[in-house]
Amino acid sequence: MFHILVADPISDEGLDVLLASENVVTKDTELTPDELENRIAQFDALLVRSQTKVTRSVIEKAENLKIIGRAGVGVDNIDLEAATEHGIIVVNAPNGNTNSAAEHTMAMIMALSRKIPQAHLALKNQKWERSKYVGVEVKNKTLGVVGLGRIGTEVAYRAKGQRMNVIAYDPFLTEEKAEKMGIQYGTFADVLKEADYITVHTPLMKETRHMISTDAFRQMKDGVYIVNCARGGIIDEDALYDALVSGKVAGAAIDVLEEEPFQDHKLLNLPEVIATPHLGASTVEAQENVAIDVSQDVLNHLTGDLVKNPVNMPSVPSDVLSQIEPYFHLAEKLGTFLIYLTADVPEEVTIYYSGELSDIQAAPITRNAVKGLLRRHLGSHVNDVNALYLAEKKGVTINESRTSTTKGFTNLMTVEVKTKSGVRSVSGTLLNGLGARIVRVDHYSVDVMPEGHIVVIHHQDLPGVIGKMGSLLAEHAINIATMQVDRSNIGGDAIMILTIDKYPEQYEIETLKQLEEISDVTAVDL
Ligand SMILES: NC(=O)C1=CN([C@@H]2O[C@H](COP(=O)(O)OP(=O)(O)OC[C@H]3O[C@@H](n4cnc5c(N)ncnc54)[C@H](O)[C@@H]3O)[C@@H](O)[C@H]2O)C=CC1
Ligand SMILES: O=C(O)C(=O)COP(=O)(O)O
Repeated sequence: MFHILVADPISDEGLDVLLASENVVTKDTELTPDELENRIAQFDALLVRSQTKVTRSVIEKAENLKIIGRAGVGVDNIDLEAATEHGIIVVNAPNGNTNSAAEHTMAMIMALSRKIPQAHLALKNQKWERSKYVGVEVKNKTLGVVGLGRIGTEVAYRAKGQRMNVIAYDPFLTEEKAEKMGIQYGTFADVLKEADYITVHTPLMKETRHMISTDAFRQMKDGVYIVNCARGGIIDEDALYDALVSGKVAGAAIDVLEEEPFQDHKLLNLPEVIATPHLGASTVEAQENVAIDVSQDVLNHLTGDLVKNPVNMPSVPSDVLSQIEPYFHLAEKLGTFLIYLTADVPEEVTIYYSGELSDIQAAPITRNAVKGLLRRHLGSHVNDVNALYLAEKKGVTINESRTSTTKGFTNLMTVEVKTKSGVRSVSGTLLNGLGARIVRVDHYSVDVMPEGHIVVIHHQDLPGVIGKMGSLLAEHAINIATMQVDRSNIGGDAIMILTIDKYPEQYEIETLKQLEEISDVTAVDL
């Protein structure tokens, strides 16, 4: 049973998904920032829309939080870096409101062109002013779309239906794709220069903040119309205000502003500005869609399944996942095993993928290996979400390498750690029907199940060592379950790997080290 806080109004259909699996769902959509900070520690999951600000200070107090679900697209209200750092996965619901946001954009374009809100308001105030509200047609006008993602694309298709010409700019748009869509491909400058209407549909990020600036307005046609149903901040509001007052911009339709909620903003006092209070996604259909999608992902994560729409972690297609998931456990165990053997600070970690592993999408497997490595010293808060981030913060370089050589195994994964005192490595494989095995420790060949209590002993290959070791362990009532030995050469360095029934005490390890043939003993708990 998990405790889930719903901090913004989210459709009941989504909450039903959460309640069906007997979670405790607390709906409190009126929390102040301080109240949210004070209460967040008791929750496993937090569900929000755009209103609640999930700041670093909220995340720092969220001791039990495992997931933040955004019932919608934009995650600019969530401190993603802080979430990643604390191992909290962030998921969104990117598809459910596309249609509603596109329809709202078209409604804004039409309302702007025909001055519908202004005429409506006048009429409500008993003013019949037909000549004041003469509009313009959109037919044969050019719509410039900045950001041709899910919503931008839907807007482009709808605009074509209104007989508009469409020119679009998006870093991922190719000329071929534009041609296929029946729209014009342009640079950002082309869009600014050629459009009669400009609508923005990018996320709000460092690169897009104020991308519609004073300079951008200067490049536009006189009498251009501006639409923002994406995010406040993409358009520089002061620059827009000046461009409206000067007449450069004929009108603007705004669903979003930098500071929300907005009620008293200088832009709203201009008659050429029409506005809605962030309603792009506010339809019954969109809210049902996003609530169900995000709730399902929250449940997936809480119950140990992979999520569909992670924001702070790459998503893995299901066909790839079924191929790589069996290696997650092995990778984590190899990482953990190796860190026990590594006395110094790891500087560089390389994971070698061989055989059938050489051409798979290995990043999620790597994350599991790094998680295993870091957990021993950083604790259980290291997880798939923050493993790579924490490694980077600790100055550990992570590399992946691929080779088709497998030394006889169909699949082989080697985790290698470089420290100032040298290189240590461990290799593992998944044996068909038999499960995971550690098959190599440094240059020694072994066959060990990566489970339970293991003792790794480096010793000299001399007669009687194994017997002495067995007797010493027996004196401490430690039962040996399995034993593996390998050596460099006859009489040379050798390794003994024991799996035992209880984790040895430190003094028991020290007793083993007393034997002169033994150079090192490490107890490993997998
Ligand atoms: N007003 C509302 O209620 C709603 C607002 N939104 C907002 O609409 C925006 C778009 O959402 P989606 O289409 O779902 O996102 P998306 O991720 O599908 O599309 C965003 C597009 O912007 C492009 N892009 C990124 N940087 C760019 C740049 N510098 N110049 C041009 N294009 C750039 C990306 O390549 C991508 O194709 C987001 O900001 C989202 O938060 C979404 C739903 C409802
Ligand atoms: O999905 C988005 O990005 C939106 O802006 C919708 O916001 P909302 O969920 O309506 O607060």
